[in-house]
Amino acid sequence: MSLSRPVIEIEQLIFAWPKHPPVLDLPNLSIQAGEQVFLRGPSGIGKSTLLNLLGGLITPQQGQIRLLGQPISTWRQSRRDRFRADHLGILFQQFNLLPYLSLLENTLLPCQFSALRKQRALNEHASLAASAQALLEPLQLGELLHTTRPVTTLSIGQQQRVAAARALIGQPEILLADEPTSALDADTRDLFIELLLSLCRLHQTTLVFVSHDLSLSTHFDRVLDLNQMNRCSGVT
Ligand SMILES: Nc1ncnc2c1ncn2[C@@H]1O[C@H](COP(=O)(O)OP(=O)(O)OP(=O)(O)O)[C@@H](O)[C@H]1O
Repeated sequence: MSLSRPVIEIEQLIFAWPKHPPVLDLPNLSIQAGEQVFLRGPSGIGKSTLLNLLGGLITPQQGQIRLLGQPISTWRQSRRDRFRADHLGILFQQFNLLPYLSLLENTLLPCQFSALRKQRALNEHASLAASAQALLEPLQLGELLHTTRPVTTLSIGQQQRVAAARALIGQPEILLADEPTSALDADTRDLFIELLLSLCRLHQTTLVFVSHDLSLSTHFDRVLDLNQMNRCSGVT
């Protein structure tokens, strides 16, 4: 994948939550394949809203979002859901691990919803378990691969890394991360960031990472300040 190919494109986007004035008014923005972008801005400026738009969970009233060259913001919901399952990894502050599934089953969940991701996982490895292992080992969870312990009994840092492995299984082209380190202590957080960024680099995954913690921004290729980009006055 070439670094000069735009993977995320925004054109003259305006978004308002129902019955509210616009919260986002953004000019053109282009993020290239493999870029690692840190998205900052004060509370309430619209960082999570923008990630929801990029994830196709909501659509703008004006303008367009293209992911991998596809005009996803013009599509109906079912087509956006399909695209998200195939091409996006989503990693949020709440890990959203399923307590009744094992660590391995949680990691492989996206392969249940996307034949494309399952196929990609199997293209690289002899089995889905081996594909999960290839992510869990660098995330320092290899020893727990076959654990039958409920995932909710793992430490917060371990659960966060399971959520990262689940987001990256089957090589989605784009990873959207919203405050994924906020529940981690400083040492665990730094280790997590290093592992996440190196896995994204390895697979040329385009990363948009939202955090309040500006000290993390130095790890990234580009820092976007939503307070400067957003033509709405912002905090409502
Ligand atoms: N589902 C919703 N319905 C109505 N308004 C919403 C909804 N979600 C967010 N908002 C509003 O949109 C604005 C932007 O919120 P958003 O969560 O995107 O900001 P943020 O920059 O991520 O904030 P924080 O850093 O505190 O998480 C806020 O005024 C918020 O109250």
